[in-house]
Amino acid sequence: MSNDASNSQRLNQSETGQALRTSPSPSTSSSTGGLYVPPHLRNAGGNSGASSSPGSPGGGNHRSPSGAFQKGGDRRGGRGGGFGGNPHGGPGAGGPRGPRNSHAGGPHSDGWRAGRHGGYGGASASSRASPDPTSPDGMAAPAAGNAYTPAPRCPEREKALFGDIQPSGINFEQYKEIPVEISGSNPPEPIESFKESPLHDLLQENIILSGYTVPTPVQRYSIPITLDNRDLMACAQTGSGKTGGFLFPIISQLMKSNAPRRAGGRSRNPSALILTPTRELAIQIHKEAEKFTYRSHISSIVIYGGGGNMQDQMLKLRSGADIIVATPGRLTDMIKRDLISLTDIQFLVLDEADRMLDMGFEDDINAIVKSSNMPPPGVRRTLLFSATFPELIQRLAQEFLHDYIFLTVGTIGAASHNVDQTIVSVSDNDKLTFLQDLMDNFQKRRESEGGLMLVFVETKRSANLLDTLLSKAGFETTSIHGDRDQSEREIALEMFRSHKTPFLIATAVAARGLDIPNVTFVVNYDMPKEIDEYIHRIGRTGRAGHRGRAMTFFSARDAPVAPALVNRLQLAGQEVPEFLLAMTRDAGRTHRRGPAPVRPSFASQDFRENMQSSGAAATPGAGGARGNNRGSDHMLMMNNAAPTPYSSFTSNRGHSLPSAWD
Ligand SMILES: Nc1ncnc2c1ncn2[C@@H]1O[C@H](COP(=O)(O)OP(=O)(O)OP(=O)(O)O)[C@@H](O)[C@H]1O
Repeated sequence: MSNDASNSQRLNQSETGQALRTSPSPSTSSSTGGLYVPPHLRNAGGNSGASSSPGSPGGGNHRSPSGAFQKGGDRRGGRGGGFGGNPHGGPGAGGPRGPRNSHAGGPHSDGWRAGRHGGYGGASASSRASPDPTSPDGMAAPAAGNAYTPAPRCPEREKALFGDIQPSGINFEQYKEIPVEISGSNPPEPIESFKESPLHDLLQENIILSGYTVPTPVQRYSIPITLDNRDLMACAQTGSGKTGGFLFPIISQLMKSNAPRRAGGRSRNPSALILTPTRELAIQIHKEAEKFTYRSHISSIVIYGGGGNMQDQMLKLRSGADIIVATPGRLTDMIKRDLISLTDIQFLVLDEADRMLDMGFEDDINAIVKSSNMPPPGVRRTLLFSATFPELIQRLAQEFLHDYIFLTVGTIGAASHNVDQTIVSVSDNDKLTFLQDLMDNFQKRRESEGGLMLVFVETKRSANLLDTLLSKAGFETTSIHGDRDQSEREIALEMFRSHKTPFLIATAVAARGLDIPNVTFVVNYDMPKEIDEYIHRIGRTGRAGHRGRAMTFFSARDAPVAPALVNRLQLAGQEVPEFLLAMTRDAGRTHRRGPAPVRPSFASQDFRENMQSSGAAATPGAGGARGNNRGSDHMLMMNNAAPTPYSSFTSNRGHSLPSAWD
């Protein structure tokens, strides 16, 4: 059985599921199967309710799909290589690590690191300097462990960093019902609360200032895993706190270990490198890092391409930083110019990891991670995070990881349960008028309810065109896409974020990671060609326990992605419109006569399990050779329950696992 099939079976047949699935809103349960009626046909033939609200388009004739499935290809090509020439030598198969569960200070027991910094958390008080006047916060001097003298509080800076705190949504509590699965050897216990966790005291203070009271599920697990010096591949739904999931343990470790950098004597070598696919996401993560490092000696800088910020970034790099958040292209450039050395990297994070390992970034990522002087897997910690992890990408990731834990919160690649999804059949000719109707309605409701609307299109040209047409029609819109220069992109985002222009037209640059409070409605003016892109786009709403709505205009051209979309709607317990089911059936019939449709590259689990059950090595020459698969355990646990060995669930797998989506 394919992964897709087993997944939907797992969800459909679940008897013990939690009540997390939100029933479709009245607006999503159109008895007309989600068909769109253009304005000029409305009110004809008694079809009075058509499109009276954004969520309730109705009426119209069924349009039959056209177009055959496209054939996909294996994008791997000549990968491989390894770490030859790396000054740090090979990773060693299962080399020594610090003791398990030694969270407080988490001694990094490989000799490579110990020789440089005297080990984590072990620096003597005498090696620490007093507050550094060059720090924006005034620098604090860490002593061993948590004994730390933070810089004094600064009301202005606090306001700038924490002034915009958004309360979490009413569904935040439900995150803890989401089932968590872990595979990999000896996973540590999850933390129950921030307070009782081994996170550094100052970080905990900053977490409180950020308004976080309890860790989200991905944070509960990722924090101890990272503090335990393990590599991690973590998959959790959009908007569920993955950023904190990697930032917290890294910052905590650096607070405990890194000596403050002194004026004039700063190292150019960062300790943590966080790579992201877009500049806006890099900026956002950097701002989060600034928040959580407040009053500490830990500094972060952001490096990204475009615009005239090169000089500024070079200057900052020369002053040194502990954490670098970067987009791959500009970072590669900086490395080539010898402005940065990765020799001391302790933590490498690929946020939106599946995108980072995808074709577009392949060369840059390889250049950074493999060809530079970065410590190899097993020496550095590598953390991969995303809401989607296709199996092919899991395989590619092997060469970056060492003996890693695979963590799944919910179902890999599933949409956030906080998003109500509606799919409407709209022909290309009718899209604009339909969108204007939606925006009209949204505008009216905004006066009482507030909210922002994000509209995704496929091309930069469409984004420009739509932005122009809609603003001519009187809507306050702005746009973000790759043809706008960086300052325009940042201004557009700020205008949207501050509600000055409540409508943002965007291409894929805004699809991943962006956390903009109060985005209540996402519209896919064009259905993306890849289903994972769909999951990320609609994930710009329904974040941190808030509810959100997403509507997708689906035309005959989108037929190839219909089966995958049906699968994801079913996974999330959403209504599947009849026209979409018909398209999927048609696709099946076409398939029997013609070429095979592209299977969505869906992984429902840690791919190492598939390999184990088929008796194959995880990855020839890479993870397998490094002994990545040492006695893999598999745990399935409700987020608030004690770990249970996976084997006791084996007979149920794919049938009655409790699921948040049921
Ligand atoms: N423990 C917490 N308590 C309350 N709010 C939180 C907590 N952790 C994160 N948040 C908030 O949740 C929102 C989403 O977090 P984040 O951006 O890290 O999600 P994500 O999982 O990385 O999403 P995406 O998949 O889109 O990248 C943010 O506004 C963040 O401030």
